[in-house]
Amino acid sequence: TTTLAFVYKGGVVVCADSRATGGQYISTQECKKIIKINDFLLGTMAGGAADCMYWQRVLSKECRLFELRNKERISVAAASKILANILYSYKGMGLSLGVMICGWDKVRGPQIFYVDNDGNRQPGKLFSVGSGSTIAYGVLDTFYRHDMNDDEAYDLGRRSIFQATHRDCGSGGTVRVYTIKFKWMEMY
Ligand SMILES: CC1=C(C(=O)N[C@H](C)C(=O)N[C@@H](Cc2c[nH]c3ccccc23)C(=O)N[C@@H](Cc2ccccc2)C(=O)[C@H](C)CO)Cc2ccccc21
Repeated sequence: TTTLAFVYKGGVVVCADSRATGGQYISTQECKKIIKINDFLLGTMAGGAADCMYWQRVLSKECRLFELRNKERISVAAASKILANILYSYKGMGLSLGVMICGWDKVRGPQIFYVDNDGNRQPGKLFSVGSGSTIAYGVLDTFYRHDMNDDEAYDLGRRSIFQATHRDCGSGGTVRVYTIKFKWMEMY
């Protein structure tokens, strides 16, 4: 898997490949590794597919409960903290997830948090997670600029995943590109 997300002046770009593997077997080339947690939050998935899909669905439910109880949208920081706390409570029990919670809130605007099965939770402007992340970083670190325009940002994300699908046997299929602009997101 290769997933990436970065903040730039126009918002957040989130990209991923679509390959799932079982050992050396390619089990599918069409899976979705970027999911909508709600209309303002995206989650990326790397690691155990079932772990990623199950716990991000639990997170989506918790975010909705937060909205109903507090009558306001959950912040990116709080949503990522819920997931980090859940994963920490299972530390050492064999979960395998490396995810990014990406979104936009009124507190700090566009944000990305990296969360993993060790209970790590790290805010950042740019991350790549998965077996192809070293290749994606090679492209991202070379060409990333905060003041890119939208098309440059989408092309950078797309090209970073593409190069990873070319060289990493754990990555392949199609390149999916999402963007979060202001308070809403669209599949670009
Ligand atoms: C056939 C299939 C899936 C499948 O093959 N699942 C296997 C068991 C799986 O979990 N594969 C992992 C790799 C893996 C196998 N066993 C593990 C035990 C522990 C940790 C990881 C693994 C994977 O592809 N993960 C993707 C991430 C992913 C894939 C699909 C959905 C969500 C996340 C990824 O990270 C790279 C391709 C591998 O480095 C997942 C899926 C989702 C939707 C539709 C079909 C499928």
